[in-house]
Amino acid sequence: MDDHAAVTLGVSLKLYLDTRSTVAWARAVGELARRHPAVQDGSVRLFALPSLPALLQVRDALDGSAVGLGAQDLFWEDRGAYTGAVSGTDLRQVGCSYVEVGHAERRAVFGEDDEIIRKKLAAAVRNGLTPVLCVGEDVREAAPEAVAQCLAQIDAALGDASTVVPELIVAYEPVWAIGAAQPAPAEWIAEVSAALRTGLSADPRVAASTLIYGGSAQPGLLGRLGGSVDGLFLGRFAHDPEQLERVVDEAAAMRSAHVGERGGSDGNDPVALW
Ligand SMILES: O=C[C@H](O)COP(=O)(O)O
Repeated sequence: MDDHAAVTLGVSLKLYLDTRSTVAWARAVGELARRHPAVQDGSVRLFALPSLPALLQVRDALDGSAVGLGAQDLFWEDRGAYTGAVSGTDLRQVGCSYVEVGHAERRAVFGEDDEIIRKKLAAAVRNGLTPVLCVGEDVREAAPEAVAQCLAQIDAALGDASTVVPELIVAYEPVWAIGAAQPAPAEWIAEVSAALRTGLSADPRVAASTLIYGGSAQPGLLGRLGGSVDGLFLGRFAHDPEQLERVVDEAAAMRSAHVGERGGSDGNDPVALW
């Protein structure tokens, strides 16, 4: 099955869980993925981004589960005198397929700007990692302004990309909805996502894109989004594997409903699901 036709669910654990809890979480997620038909047949694509010290243990816990592995950050150079840095080359070597770039917390806490994000995105692509590029407006204002800010962030991150990005996952994360009690309203997500989708599909620097929503995403949200996004980027509300399983179930139901609407297609559609 073409990945682009799947519902995509990513989870970043940020720095919330210690290593022991992270590994226990990964074992539970691996178990749920191994027994979940939608994960096993590829109609739901699930990936996890643990903190770096737990990466290898999480990889082993997820072995054979079809859950993808990734990191929450990388450095823009691959080798050299860069104390404390983590390279995309090494992430790839230890089994990562994904890497997050440009999260609002990296911008706010670590001072990352558009230029740093551009270099990190290039490093991800250079090393065969699928970038999960986070974009989002700082404050809630009118939707056209939010769209403009997000598209500017995408444009800056892609820069003068000399090679086409094979697959870009864009996580639309309004900063005001991160770490909140509730996600952004469904109508808001749909309005902004539609404009982002238009911009991405017209961008020759991107061969294929997947648009997911993040910011207090939780069980119940996917059903309210009516297919306006290709999936979710989850944080706190995926810490409980049972809650995550509810979201996987909802993603599977959406996928089935969509295939049904299309008259029983096998889902091998090269374009985005929605
Ligand atoms: O990386 C994930 C997002 O920032 C969302 O986190 P959150 O669901 O805990 O708000």
